[in-house]
Amino acid sequence: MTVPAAEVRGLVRTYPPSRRTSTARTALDAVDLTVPVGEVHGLLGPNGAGKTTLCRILSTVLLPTSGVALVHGVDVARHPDRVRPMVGLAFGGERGLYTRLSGRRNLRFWAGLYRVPRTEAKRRVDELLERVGLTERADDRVETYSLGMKQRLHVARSLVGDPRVVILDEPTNGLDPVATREVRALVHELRDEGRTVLLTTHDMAEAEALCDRVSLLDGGRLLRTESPRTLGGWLSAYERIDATGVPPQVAATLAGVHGVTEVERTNAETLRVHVSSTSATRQVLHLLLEAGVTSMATSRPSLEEVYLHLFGQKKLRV
Ligand SMILES: Nc1ncnc2c1ncn2[C@@H]1O[C@H](COP(=O)(O)OP(=O)(O)OP(=O)(O)O)[C@@H](O)[C@H]1O
Repeated sequence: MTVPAAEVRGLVRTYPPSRRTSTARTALDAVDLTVPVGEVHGLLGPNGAGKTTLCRILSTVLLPTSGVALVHGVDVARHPDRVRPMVGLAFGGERGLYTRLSGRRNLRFWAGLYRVPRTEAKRRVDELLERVGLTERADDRVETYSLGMKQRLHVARSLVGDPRVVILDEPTNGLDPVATREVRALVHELRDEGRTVLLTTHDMAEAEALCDRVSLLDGGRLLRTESPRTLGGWLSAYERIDATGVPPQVAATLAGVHGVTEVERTNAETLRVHVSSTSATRQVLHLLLEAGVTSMATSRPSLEEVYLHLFGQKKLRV
């Protein structure tokens, strides 16, 4: 069997209490995950799910508390020096960029850290600048770059060591549609080159556009790994129907409809019905019309609400 690009078994990471948090936090709770070579794998989850922690462990920035994390079969905790050259990590925003230096100087600096020989570094940095469309602005200070340019520089930085595994933490967060498209095109290129890409996102559309498979994380637990198509199918079936002036007996009938996951009053007049299938939506709308209710609207819940509902026993947040 071929060795996976990333493999995680029973991975636990606990953060001890700090000045910010009075109790210890379990950021990863017995996570198992296998990412085959060449896959674009999405880590999808709400804030605090543990996505960044997993990326940091796989890129040797952070040690696991227990369990095993392997990159191309090499243990990140035992042999970080062997793992490091195989992994390129890109965080979003300004983290990790020297904003008073130019893009070119940033990349040369990183090439030095990766011990790329000088002449090779010059060539590689020029190539990467060209590749991410920054050649013309290469000698300007990074602080003058737009968010999209900084993001592309991050991707370039992650590639300086010619890694087999590229880890991108929220690569398109805060970008406008044009910049988003550029970064996504870069991710496709990385896959076409045979690299493995692990990326984190809050955004299902992003996961669908980029990933071969997606893992849902919540509260440090890996809930499920699926193709984005399967996930998209689940998500599109979820809907909320807000209706005003619903008689109490009709509300009770709605609660009994197969596929209705919750019925709640959001205020004195409005009833919110959560459904998890398109046939349930049709039936609820039909029952409301039959009861003479004319004021109703449907909307999509947030991704977070949906996967809490899909996997967690927690209540939907509205
Ligand atoms: N340095 C730290 N010290 C203490 N707790 C931390 C630290 N870093 C993360 N945590 C906690 O660990 C949990 C997981 O955080 P992590 O940043 O991995 O999640 P995330 O899914 O990447 O979230 P986000 O989407 O907000 O970046 C959270 O409860 C967070 O508060």
